Amino acid sequence: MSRPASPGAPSEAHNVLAITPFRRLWISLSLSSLGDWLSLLALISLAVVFTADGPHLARYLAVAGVVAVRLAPAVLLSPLAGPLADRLDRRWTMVVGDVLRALLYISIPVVGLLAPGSGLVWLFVASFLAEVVALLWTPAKDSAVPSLVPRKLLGQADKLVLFTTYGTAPVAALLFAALASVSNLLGALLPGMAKPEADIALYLNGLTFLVAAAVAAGLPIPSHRPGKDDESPTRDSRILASVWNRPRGAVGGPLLTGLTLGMLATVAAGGAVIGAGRLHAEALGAGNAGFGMLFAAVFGGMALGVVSGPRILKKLSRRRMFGVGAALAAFVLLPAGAVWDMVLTVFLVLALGVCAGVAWAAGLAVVARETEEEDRGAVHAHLNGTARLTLLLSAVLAPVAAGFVGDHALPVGPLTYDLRGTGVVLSVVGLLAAVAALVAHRQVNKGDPEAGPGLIPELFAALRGVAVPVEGTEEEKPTGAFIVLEGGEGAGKSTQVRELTVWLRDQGFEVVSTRQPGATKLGMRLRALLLDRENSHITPRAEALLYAADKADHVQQEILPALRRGAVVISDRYVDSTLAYQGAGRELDPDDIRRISDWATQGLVPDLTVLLDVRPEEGLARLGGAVDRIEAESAEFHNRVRKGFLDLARQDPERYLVLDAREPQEKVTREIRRRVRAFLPDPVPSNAEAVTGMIPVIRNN
Ligand SMILES: Nc1ncnc2c1ncn2[C@@H]1O[C@H](COP(=O)(O)OP(=O)(O)OP(=O)(O)O)[C@@H](O)[C@H]1O
Ligand SMILES: Cc1cn([C@H]2C[C@H](O)[C@@H](COP(=O)(O)O)O2)c(=O)[nH]c1=O
Repeated sequence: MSRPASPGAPSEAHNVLAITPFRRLWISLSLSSLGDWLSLLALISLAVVFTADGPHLARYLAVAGVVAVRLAPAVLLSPLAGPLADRLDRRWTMVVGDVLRALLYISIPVVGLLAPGSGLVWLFVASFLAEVVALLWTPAKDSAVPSLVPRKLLGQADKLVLFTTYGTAPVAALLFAALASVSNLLGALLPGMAKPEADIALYLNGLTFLVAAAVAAGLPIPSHRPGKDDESPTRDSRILASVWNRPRGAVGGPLLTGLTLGMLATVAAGGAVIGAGRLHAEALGAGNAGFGMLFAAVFGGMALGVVSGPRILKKLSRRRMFGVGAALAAFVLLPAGAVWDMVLTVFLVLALGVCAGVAWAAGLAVVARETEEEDRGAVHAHLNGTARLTLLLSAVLAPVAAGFVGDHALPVGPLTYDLRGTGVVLSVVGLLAAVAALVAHRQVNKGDPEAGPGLIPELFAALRGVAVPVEGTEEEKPTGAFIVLEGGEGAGKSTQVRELTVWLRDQGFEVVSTRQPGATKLGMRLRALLLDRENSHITPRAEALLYAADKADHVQQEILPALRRGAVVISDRYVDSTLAYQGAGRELDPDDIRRISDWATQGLVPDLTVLLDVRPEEGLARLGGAVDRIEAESAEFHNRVRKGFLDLARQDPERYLVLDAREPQEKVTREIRRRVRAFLPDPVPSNAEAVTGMIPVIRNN
């Protein structure tokens, strides 16, 4: 049932993008990220062109040099740049930085055109200078975000910036591949360009920086440096320090070692493709278009994995998901380096990206779930720093190693196998990364609280979308059906629970109708405590835990025994109420709420959740009598709760039936019956009375 929100998910993004200055900054950052990725592809491609007539090794070293010049300054020099950047005016640092970078990138193709002999040297010098400027620009950007966004939306804003920083990579790669595929046409239209797609990409990059400069000039960014607490966690400084400083705290030990090793393995695999990709694509006869496709496959695959992995494998333990994702990402690089077909290589690299994305999403979920809030920043910084350093080393060393290995024709019986340096390096990196990932898998799975009977059955169960039972034996498996009615105050839940109970009993089923909170002895006391208006002192976290305590008691004592008997359990409210009221309403972290609710309910998820949707003021108006502590909350609170329910339903349309609760009561009842009938034995047996308590159907686990 629990599902972490994907970074920068649209529903989250919506709030923060409503802030006009942030929206403008975000658009300009997106444009310059797109341009930046385009220029990385273009520079690698130009380095190959400028060394085309030189010795074999020179091409490999030139590619490694471009990657080093682009990635190394941020990793190695950021501690020096940070203090200097802090003394400069933020807004003007951004504006001047953008203009300077625009001029530097545009100058690369211009020098290549006017003085071809100096093209390669200037490419290195200009790229290095642009990266140094970026070192001063980045802290200014990092501190611009907190000054444009209220504190409580800062997390969303940072996620969105991060999402765009990497999300633009596949778009840039596809654009580059498209430009490369019409290279001949561009060459005819624009004679004199060294490589038209690369030159155009660099001009485009220059243009995006000029637009970004114009936007930054109009932003209300204060010149002062924000306080330490206001700093965005995306801040880049102290990358190296964060790698060596292993965070202490709850996530230490084998788990942190496993997470670090697994991330290292996935990044090394992806980095090798980025570094060796251009020359490998050329060896496969695909040139720049092929390189663009490989680049798009790595990053597009990652985005796909991050978004879809946790959804498809939602029942799998996040630690298992991390280990399996990292291991598969590394393993597929082995054949990717060995096959001599561009299309197959792109598919294998796409698989690498997807598995790496799944591993990253799972790894971040593990960190979110298993670290204390105060340790989380240090853990993220450590993993992020390790990833950046590994990416740099892998992407730089891969082409150098490929150059030294060289290309060879190996006789295999009557045939010859073309052994290319890039292919050998990709396969070897795949092998080493796979070993690291297997060690990581063992480490992260030590003491996994969500571990089930074993990886293979858990994986199959997760692919079928069912949970593997953690507690209980085969005989104890619930065989009944679990239906929940959810919605805001006065939506008509109790009315519909009554209607459905009577109808199902008429069909001969054993029905247990119940509610949360307050179905057990303890629950009744908790309900009284929670709803008493005198108890205005209850803090949000305590409130969430009290609701969770009610659930733990209720599930253990009433719901599970009834489901094991084969009864239909109909509950007025369940976990989604906690997600909507305490998560959305009280604005507590939804991942925390899911975690405690999952634990309290032993992971029991309803077969069907009917959401009765009504505007809070209409629902509340239906209720007579005095209002309780929760009903008395503000209109904003109830609106957040309603939106929380609707978001949950949108994320899991198969489990949810959303009905307009303003419709006449009889119509709502009919709609619910129609949906419930769909998962009862059809036709309802004529001897239904006799089969009371045995619904063979309904549970799929
Ligand atoms: N579809 C409907 N249209 C109009 N009134 C309705 C509808 N369904 C129920 N009602 C009326 O609204 C009132 C509240 O209904 P009900 O107690 O079922 O809501 P609830 O969602 O269980 O409320 P609570 O938030 O207190 O749990 C009752 O008077 C009921 O008769
Ligand atoms: C289960 C659950 C409930 N609530 C809130 C929602 C309501 O305001 C009350 C329950 O009363 P009602 O009879 O359903 O009106 O408690 C909550 O905040 N969190 C929960 O998990």
